[in-house]
Amino acid sequence: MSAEPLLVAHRDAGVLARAVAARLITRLIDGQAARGEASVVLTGGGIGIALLRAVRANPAADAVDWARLDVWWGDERFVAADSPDRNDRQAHEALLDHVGIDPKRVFPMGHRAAVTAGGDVEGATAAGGFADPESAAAQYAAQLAERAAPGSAVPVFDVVLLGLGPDGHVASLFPGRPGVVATESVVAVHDSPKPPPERVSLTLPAIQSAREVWVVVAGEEKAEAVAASFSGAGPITVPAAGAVGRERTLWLADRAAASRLPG
Ligand SMILES: O=C1O[C@H](COP(=O)(O)O)[C@@H](O)[C@H](O)[C@H]1O
Repeated sequence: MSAEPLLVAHRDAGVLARAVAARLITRLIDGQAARGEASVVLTGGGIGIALLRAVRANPAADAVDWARLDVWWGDERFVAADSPDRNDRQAHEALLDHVGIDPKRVFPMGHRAAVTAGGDVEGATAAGGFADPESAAAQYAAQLAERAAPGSAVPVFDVVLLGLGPDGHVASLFPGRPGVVATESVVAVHDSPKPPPERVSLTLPAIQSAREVWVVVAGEEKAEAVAASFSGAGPITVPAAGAVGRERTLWLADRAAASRLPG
């Protein structure tokens, strides 16, 4: 497992988003130089989408070969494909629709299938929808396994980006819920404390297979959760404490979010 997490604090959320964007661009360029391709796991949430907008606005984004990038998600809201709540839809609007991504290398988590007037679920094949988050989670696990090395459940991601909830959740892994102790790569989530209630999420073992894990966090309302993550608490009570990368774990925060850390 990785060395101790390193926290870098920036002046405010705007500077944070631009700094993480610059860091991500460099990381993807370096991954492509070393291995011919790169992979990133995206997060939803306020700062997670703001940083994608900042990537788009950064002139150095042209140095990334977007066609040689695999794009995955750490979690998704299990709602209709066209819902504004979808993390993938927000990421497309912020960045993916504006760079030369290869659509075959973009791997969104499954969405809720449309229900016909007669109550039947449709679209499971044509539109890629699912009747329940369990089916979407199983399909995502299979997609990950397909792109993984033999014997591994998930590919070795270059970077997993995560947001942080005020309760210490990362992806859709909430304190004390079954997802935080799951050993498979992807789980279905019901009764999420944060709406919408149904979700799909990577698990901690899947997140921990990444070369680098970056927890990106802004705002005073997250300060307790940041402090709890560094307090020595375990991932069942503070899921973010289990978000560590193989080579590096970075906490990229604004000063408000870092304000309750001792020292
Ligand atoms: O619902 C979610 O929330 C978290 C945190 O979002 P934020 O707006 O409080 O930063 C996010 O990381 C996750 O991807 C998303 O599904």
